[in-house]
Amino acid sequence: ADSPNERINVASIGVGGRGSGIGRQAAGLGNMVACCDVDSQHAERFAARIDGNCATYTDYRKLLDRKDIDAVTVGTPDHWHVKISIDAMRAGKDVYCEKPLTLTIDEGKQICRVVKETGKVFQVGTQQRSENEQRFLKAVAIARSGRLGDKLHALSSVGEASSGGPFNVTKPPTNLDWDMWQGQAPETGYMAERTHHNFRWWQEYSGGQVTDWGVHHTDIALWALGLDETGPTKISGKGTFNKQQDCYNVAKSFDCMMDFDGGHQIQLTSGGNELVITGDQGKIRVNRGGLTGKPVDEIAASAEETDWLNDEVEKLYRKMRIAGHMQNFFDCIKSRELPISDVYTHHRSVSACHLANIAMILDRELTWDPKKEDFVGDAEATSMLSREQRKPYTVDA
Ligand SMILES: NC(=O)C1=CN([C@@H]2O[C@H](COP(=O)(O)OP(=O)(O)OC[C@H]3O[C@@H](n4cnc5c(N)ncnc54)[C@H](OP(=O)(O)O)[C@@H]3O)[C@@H](O)[C@H]2O)C=CC1
Ligand SMILES: O=C1CO[C@H](CO)[C@@H](O)[C@@H]1O
Repeated sequence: ADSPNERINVASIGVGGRGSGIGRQAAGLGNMVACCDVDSQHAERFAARIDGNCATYTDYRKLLDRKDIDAVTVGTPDHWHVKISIDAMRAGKDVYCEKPLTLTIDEGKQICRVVKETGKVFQVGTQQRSENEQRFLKAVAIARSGRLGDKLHALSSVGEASSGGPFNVTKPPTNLDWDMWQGQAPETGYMAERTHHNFRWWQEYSGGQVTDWGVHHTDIALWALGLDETGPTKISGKGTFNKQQDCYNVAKSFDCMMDFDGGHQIQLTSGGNELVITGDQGKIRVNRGGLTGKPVDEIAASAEETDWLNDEVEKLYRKMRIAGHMQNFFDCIKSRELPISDVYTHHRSVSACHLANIAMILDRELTWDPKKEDFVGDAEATSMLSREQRKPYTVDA
């Protein structure tokens, strides 16, 4: 391990649930010198658990002004990911940002441009690419080998979203900067149920389970099917939405189908939590708890095939050391390589989830041109590639 003097200086922005988890991982690999949260109590709680001097901020722009910070983690709600990440890269920092990276498809195009423009190292927090005993990497390798068949169907299944409301507007707590919390989102009265983990049940800040958990399995599905640099051509789906005022309003249950050139399909549905990949030659099932299926058993029974699978995993990980998702970020900061969950493939993964939401909201089949990254002949759908953003929190790139 590097000595404190050789370690880079890191800072964490958004230190609630997951943000404090990735912040602590980063603190184990670098010198954690600052943190920021619009809820000052969250920032103080995080800083108190760090050895040494971790300064606290409630405005991330002040933290980014510091020249001694080399890299940041971003664990805010989704509607802040792109703005903070772009500002951080332009301030010269490498970035590890949580998934789902974007709120809209246009934000994805913007952040890809800025990663290219600045040459910064950018890791997205889709840790299934690195962790869980490489089960997902093995599933990807098996699917990509052709062993399951040529035309594959991936069922990306995640839990339903929470329902609740109507909720009441109250006074924001004094430890919270509510204006900053809302950022680009439409201004509204404070409701405790919009904050502290629950942002993910509101379309204003998130795509619900479709993007929150959906992007984890859909990311692996696209990789497994060799579609991680493209997108579907047809998208259709049904979702149940609560349209009442002041209620959680993301799709509670959903079932969407995405068709790709070449005959592959990805189905994104609410139900259990697993990715099932099926072809005419076989079927495998993977989630964080296991990788199962006849092809998996056959490989495990053969030393030669087991070696083959381990080699394929190494190649998929581009021969980088596999030692955790945050470690991969730190390794890439040194080597300047593309991290394993790079911005370009993640943009495609989260775009697929956004497309599923748009098809459900419009309640019709959509035709998508994955090269142009636009709908074909559908101005209403095209208008949903971006959102109006509240000033001064607009994303400019
Ligand atoms: N990869 C993974 O396994 C996981 C990833 N995630 C991702 O992490 C992100 C955070 O989720 P989660 O931890 O559940 O949410 P939390 O609400 O627990 O944490 C978000 C924190 O960010 C704060 N915040 C909001 N806006 C800003 C801002 N502009 N600047 C600084 N801080 C801000 C929030 O304040 P307040 O508390 O007042 O809302 C809160 O403290 C999400 O994008 C989620 O998808 C989450 C879980 C696991
Ligand atoms: O992996 C995950 C675990 O669950 C969280 C929801 O509570 C998700 O946000 C997250 O991506």
